[in-house]
Formats: sequence, structure tokens, C-alpha cells
Amino acid sequence: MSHMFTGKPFPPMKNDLILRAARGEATDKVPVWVMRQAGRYLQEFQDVRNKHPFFEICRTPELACEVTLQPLRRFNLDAAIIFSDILVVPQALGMNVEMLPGKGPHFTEPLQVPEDLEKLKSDVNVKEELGYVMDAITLTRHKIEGKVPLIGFSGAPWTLMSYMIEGGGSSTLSKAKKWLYVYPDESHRLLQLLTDVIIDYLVAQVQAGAQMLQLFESHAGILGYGLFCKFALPYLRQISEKVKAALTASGLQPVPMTIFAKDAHFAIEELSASNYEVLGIDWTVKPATARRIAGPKVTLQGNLDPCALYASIEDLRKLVKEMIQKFGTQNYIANLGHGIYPDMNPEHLAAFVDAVHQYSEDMNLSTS
Ligand SMILES: Cc1c2[nH]c(c1CCC(=O)O)Cc1[nH]c(c(CCC(=O)O)c1C)Cc1[nH]c(c(CCC(=O)O)c1C)Cc1[nH]c(c(CCC(=O)O)c1C)C2
Repeated sequence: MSHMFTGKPFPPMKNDLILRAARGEATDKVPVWVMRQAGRYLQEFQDVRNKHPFFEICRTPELACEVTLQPLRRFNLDAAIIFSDILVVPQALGMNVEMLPGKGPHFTEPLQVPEDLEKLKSDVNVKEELGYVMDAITLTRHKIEGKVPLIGFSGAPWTLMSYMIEGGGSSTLSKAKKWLYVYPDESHRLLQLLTDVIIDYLVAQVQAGAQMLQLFESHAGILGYGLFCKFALPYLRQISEKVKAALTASGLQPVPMTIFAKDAHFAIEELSASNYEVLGIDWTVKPATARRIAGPKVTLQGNLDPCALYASIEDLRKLVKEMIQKFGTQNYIANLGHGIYPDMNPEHLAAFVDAVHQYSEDMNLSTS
């Protein structure tokens, strides 16, 4: 597999727009990609998915590579994100997770009491347990032929902890939040264990060829400000700092890092001062407010309501124009405010992507 590529240099980059925007360099148009851009709204993904269980796709580098590249064949996206899931980390810790079609993730034995922490592996070797992700990244970095940068990712500690306790999706996360109030010490122990694994995992992804990293703290909002500052933020900070230090120590240039903490409008200030180059913003936040609180240096990413893709193409184009006017064309990466939904018409995604490029290029020309 990717071993046949060992030592072979990656193809030269043809489009580094997103890396430039992430580093705060000038761009002639706004880069755009979409969370969950590889997925069920594409027939070609469904065709692969009908033949293979979800985690088999994640674990088979050729399949993960194929579905990662699928959206690039249809849309003028400025990045690819490696096909995987945030729940491969709990799997690496020894937990059994299944993906139930139409229902989402299901843990057969979620954590119930602090004693269950003893069942988790304590010194995970990510290159062994998650080597298939690194192989998929290396293969994809070659097959993408320098067309666009490849993003690696991980779930953030609190979001992973909440799945490990809830055992699947939940609207209140009350079982996981109960741990924070009743077992704070054990909660910190679990969060630190996850943090250590995530750091190794992200570093290994860059060593394998990932050119940018995104951390998904999808369950940030439900914590509120107090719990977020205690149980999420310190670990997010540790991750950005230690990943950068470890990359530098291993002789690699640190790559831009994005934090997407969904619904964490209350922590924009803290997140902007957490050593991430890019701050993902969900659609509930006013762009001007995000920019005012984040300050001028951080690159913002987002934040069109995913449901705006249901609008007519004419209305969608107006919404994109407004969004870019509000964020401005610099220090900005266009995206949806969360992942794309499975029933979306791919033509509307094409219209979204093209409108971002067209309007931002026009705006840059008219102000230069
Ligand atoms: C980045 C990513 C993720 N999942 C997938 C990707 C692939 C890359 C891409 O974005 O294209 C594939 C990815 N992951 C999944 C699918 C659909 C499953 C299928 O095909 O059967 C796909 C394409 C399954 C999945 N996996 C997960 C859910 C949510 C369940 C819930 O709590 O309600 C679901 C439904 C957990 C998950 N997974 C992920 C997150 C963070 C982003 C977010 O907030 O949406 C989360 C919370 C991240």
C-alpha cells in the first residue's frame, strides 16, 4: 500500500490558497471547503457505502482515499479532508463502536462508572492502532497530485469523552455532563488520556502528509462558559501547543491548525488566544461579532447555515455574497457553519463554492 510510497516526495502544490489564508497571507480569492464534503449526499459515496460498512471504508486506505477525492472531482474546492471519523480514537482506546445506518454511532459498552476507565488502553501506540489513517493520508497526498491541500483531523477531548459515556448521539449529554459534576477528578483523568492520544495522532497525521489540522469540539455549546473553561479549553490549548512543539522537535514545519468548537459563541475570545491559526464559526454567530471579539489576527472559517443550501440558487448566491461582505475577503476561509446534510442537492454545493470564488475575486479587484 502506501509503503510503496515510502520516501517518495509528494507532488508539488498547485493551489495553496487555504494555507495562505490560514497563515494570514494575502489571497486573491477566498478559499472554500465544506465540512462533511465527502459523504452521503453524493451518489458515488453511496455506491461505495452500499458495498462496505462505514468503518471498513475508514480502515481501507484505497477506499478512504477514493471517497476523499470524490468531492474534488465535482466541485472547485480548495481543500480535501481525509475520510475518517472522530470515533476512531475511542476505538484505538479499546472501545467497540459500530455505525448504524441512518442512526449514527453506537458504542456497545459505553463508560458508566469511573472504574470503567481501567478498561481503556493507557499507552496507545497511534501508529499501530490508527496506522490505517496515516496510510490513507499518505496515499491520498500522492493521488491528489497537489491539486489542493489535505486536511487531517481529530475529535477534541470533551466531544470524544461525551460519546464514550453517552454511547451515541444525545441532545442533553446529561450522562456525560454528570461525570463533570460528580467525578471531576476522573473526568480530568479521561480528558488528559484523550489529549495525549490526540496529540500523538495529529503529529503522526502531519508526518504522514496532512497539511492542515482541524479539531472538532462538536459538543462545546452544551457545556456553557463555566464548564467549557474547566473541561474543554485547557485541553484544546495543550493540543495546539504540544502538537506544534512536537512537529518542530521532529524537524517538521508546524501546519496551520483550526479549532471548530460548535456553539461556543461564549468562548470566541478565549479560543482566539489559544494558539490556533483558524477559528471555525457556526452559523448562529454574527460575522462582525466574531471578528470584533477574535481580533484581526485569527483567520475565521464559516459560517453559512447548512440549510441555506436548500434555498434557490439565486437566493443562495445572495446569501454567499452577504456572508463574504461581512467577513471580508482576507483572513477568511468560507465553509458552512456545520456539516452538509445527506439530502443536499450537489448542484447547490457547486453554486455555493463557485459563488464564494466569484464574489470574493470581484470584491478584491474592486478594492485594489
Ligand atoms: C470529519 C468527518 C467526521 N465524520 C466524517 C468525516 C469525514 C470527512 C468529511 O468531512 O468529509 C464522516 C462520516 N461520519 C459519519 C458519516 C455517515 C455515516 C454513514 O455513511 O453511514 C460520515 C460520512 C457518521 C457519524 N459520525 C458522527 C456522527 C454524529 C452522530 C451524532 O452525535 O448525532 C455521525 C452520524 C460523529 C462525528 N464525526 C465527525 C464529527 C465532527 C463533526 C460534526 O460535528 O459533525 C462528529 C460529531 C467528523
